[in-house]
Amino acid sequence: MTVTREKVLAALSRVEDPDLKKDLVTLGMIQGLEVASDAISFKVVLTTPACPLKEVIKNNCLEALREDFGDSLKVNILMTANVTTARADGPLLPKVKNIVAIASGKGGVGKSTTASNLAVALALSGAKVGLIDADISGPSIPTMFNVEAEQPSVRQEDGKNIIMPVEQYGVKLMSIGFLTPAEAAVVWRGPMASSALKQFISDVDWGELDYLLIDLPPGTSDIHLTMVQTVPVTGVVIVTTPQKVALADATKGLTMFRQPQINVPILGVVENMAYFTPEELPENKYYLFGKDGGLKLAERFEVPFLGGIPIVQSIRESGDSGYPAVFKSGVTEGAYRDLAESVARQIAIRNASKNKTEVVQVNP
Ligand SMILES: Nc1ncnc2c1ncn2[C@@H]1O[C@H](COP(=O)(O)OP(=O)(O)OP(=O)(O)O)[C@@H](O)[C@H]1O
Repeated sequence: MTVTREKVLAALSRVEDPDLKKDLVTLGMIQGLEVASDAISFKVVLTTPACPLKEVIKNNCLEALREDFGDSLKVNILMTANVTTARADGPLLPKVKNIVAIASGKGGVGKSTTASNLAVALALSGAKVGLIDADISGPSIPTMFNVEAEQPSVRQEDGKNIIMPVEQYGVKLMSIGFLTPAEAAVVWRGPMASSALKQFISDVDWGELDYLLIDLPPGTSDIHLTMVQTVPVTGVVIVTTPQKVALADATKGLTMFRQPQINVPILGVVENMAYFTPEELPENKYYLFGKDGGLKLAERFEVPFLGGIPIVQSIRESGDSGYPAVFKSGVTEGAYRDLAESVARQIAIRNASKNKTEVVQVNP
């Protein structure tokens, strides 16, 4: 068969994005197509660099082309990505494509540890990532990124102070911990904490980002409401342990975001401390806090289960030493990279299938 542009596109329109359930041509993912008599080249522009289906999609393209043109056609495919967004226009953070909240009901379940490793794993995949530490009264992000001594620089723009985020491991960071002495017991009234979060959103030069993660305080607080009333939130990642008390609190957190007047999509549930595994014997699993609690929570509320992270000593050590566990090879690296893929995938599905993300209007 002679190779023409139309015939190539016809072959590629039989290849579906398995998540978005539409073909690559309709989705506009095939770009830069060059056609010669015995060779073609094109780009497949995925919805996230952390796409877990990259190889599957590439192989399906090659297979469709082979079916129509045989083995002699030389095919050069460049797999690339342009992270999608579904946010409505607004004055704040216009160049940030997705704002993603990381929430838990109970404290100490590993929300900040999960947020840090997720941020780094997304950055390692090639995405532009920022992380706001909105846990104003207990900021732990500076420690987890080994930047406790850093102070963000400030520049003047139109008479206004603009704060430059601290950057570490490819992630832009902002935390109240950069602005107050580490040992100071700062007691924040609700409105003060909320105005600190607003400042992190409006006065920090975040630049262009694919994902801006917001590490929320535990529970349901004023900060949660401030966030959804200030910026359009793509969705929420709920972190819980499999333990009954943690699940009960996670349920409260989840249902808060589900309330009709808030209605922010839940991207899914992460089960942290899902099981203990000795690092030298990773096939042995001990379910210290119960089994599959996070999975069952996800099933009950019909939201995606984003994955389980084991409890291992090196995750705690990595948090304390400020060198995220995702950098360590083995079980932890795999778990966090898989988590980043799941989260990025759910964001892409959300952006393709739901309404635009808007700032929430909550009536007093
Ligand atoms: N998967 C894990 N394996 C081992 N230790 C973990 C794991 N996840 C978290 N930890 C440890 O548990 C403690 C609590 O974690 P973290 O600070 O992330 O919780 P949190 O939910 O953000 O807490 P809070 O918001 O209440 O301050 C930390 O010492 C952290 O190193």
